[in-house]
Amino acid sequence: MGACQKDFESAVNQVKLLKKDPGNEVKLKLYALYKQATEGACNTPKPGLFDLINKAKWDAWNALGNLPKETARQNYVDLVSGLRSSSDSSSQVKPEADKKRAGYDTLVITSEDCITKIMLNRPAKKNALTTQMYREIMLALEAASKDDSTITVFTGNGDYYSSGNDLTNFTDIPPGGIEEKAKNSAILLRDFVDCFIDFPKPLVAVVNGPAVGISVTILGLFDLVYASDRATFHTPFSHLGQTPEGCSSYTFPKIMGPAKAVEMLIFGKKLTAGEAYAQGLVTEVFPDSTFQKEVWTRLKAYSKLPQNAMHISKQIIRNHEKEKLHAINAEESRILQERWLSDECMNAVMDFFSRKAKL
Ligand SMILES: CCCCC/C=C/C(=O)SCCNC(=O)CCNC(=O)[C@H](O)C(C)(C)COP(=O)(O)OP(=O)(O)OC[C@H]1O[C@@H](n2cnc3c(N)ncnc32)[C@H](O)[C@@H]1OP(=O)(O)O
Repeated sequence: MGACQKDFESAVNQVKLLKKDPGNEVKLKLYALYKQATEGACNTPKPGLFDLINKAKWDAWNALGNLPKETARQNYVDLVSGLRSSSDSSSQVKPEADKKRAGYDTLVITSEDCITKIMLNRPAKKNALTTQMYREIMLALEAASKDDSTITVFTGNGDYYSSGNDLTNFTDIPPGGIEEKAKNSAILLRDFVDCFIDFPKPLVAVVNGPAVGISVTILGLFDLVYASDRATFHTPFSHLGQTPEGCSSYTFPKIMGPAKAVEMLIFGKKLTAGEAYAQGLVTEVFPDSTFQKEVWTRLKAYSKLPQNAMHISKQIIRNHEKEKLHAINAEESRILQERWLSDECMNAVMDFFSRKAKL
């Protein structure tokens, strides 16, 4: 069976995460297959003799002749899968003694007491989510879904849980321009949120401090949300010229009722932990001074419950609306792709950077 568009898009994202540089020859192959899969046979004029890099790329693409798009897509997926397994097997020699998982630059992942903890680890930037971080989180969730833990926990290192999307993501524009950037970001967003929708085990957020943007919206897809009384919950989408994501356009009205969801998602009302608890977004609030101790004692007890029963219960609860959530995620991502190209959004991002520049 040929690779579907989703396999292809996921392979495109995986390439950026390869731990080892695959070398120029393989990179040219990847480039050529990508172009063939997305645009078909080479259709651009041959670059000049001295434009060495672009000529090598053109030659690689042109050499694929009339290879059908679907075959190119499949070959791309196969090539990436081969690259991934060789880079995985080269990292298997690492000693297992340390429970901290290697291979993540932006996360700290540990497993203890049948709990896998995924900690966002950019405290100096308030755990703002970079493109690399979204990708590492997806990989971490995939690994956690298959490891022998019973529950998976998300938390933040430092004084913030997360300040949401790293606004510098908007400044890294690819050769295809802002349209390509918006398209890639929408694919990344959809894939990222899909991982939360499909995650098979109980997923717990330990919200250690303020949470902004997407780190708030995806809470609607978690099974438990424990918050320190220092935490706040803020979704300033209109201020940023943006619209809700993480399925919050559906989960928030369902959790807190339409009136309260509108206050957050359209008017950007920031909630205290107590307010978020009163509105059903948070399961329980703890005093900051005893937060870690109380939460981890509770989670350790939960993690000893029979694993299969917990996982099957989660599936029953989630399966009722999985399809709906995927459709909502796709729609929210599509709408955001347009918003990111709007003057409102671009001006808001520029405002953030000019405010920083004035400090
Ligand atoms: C591809 C998928 C896209 C999904 C769509 C997602 C949408 C969202 O998540 S929308 C929400 C986006 N987030 C924000 O708008 C927050 C922006 N940040 C702030 O407003 C503030 O930084 C703060 C309120 C979070 C914290 O303020 P403060 O306590 O005054 O701390 P600093 O501003 O000095 O922050 C320290 C350091 O961290 C940098 N930083 C913090 N958050 C972000 C961010 N979201 N993006 C980029 N950079 C961030 C901040 O600039 C400071 O950096 P330095 O000046 O270099 O120290």
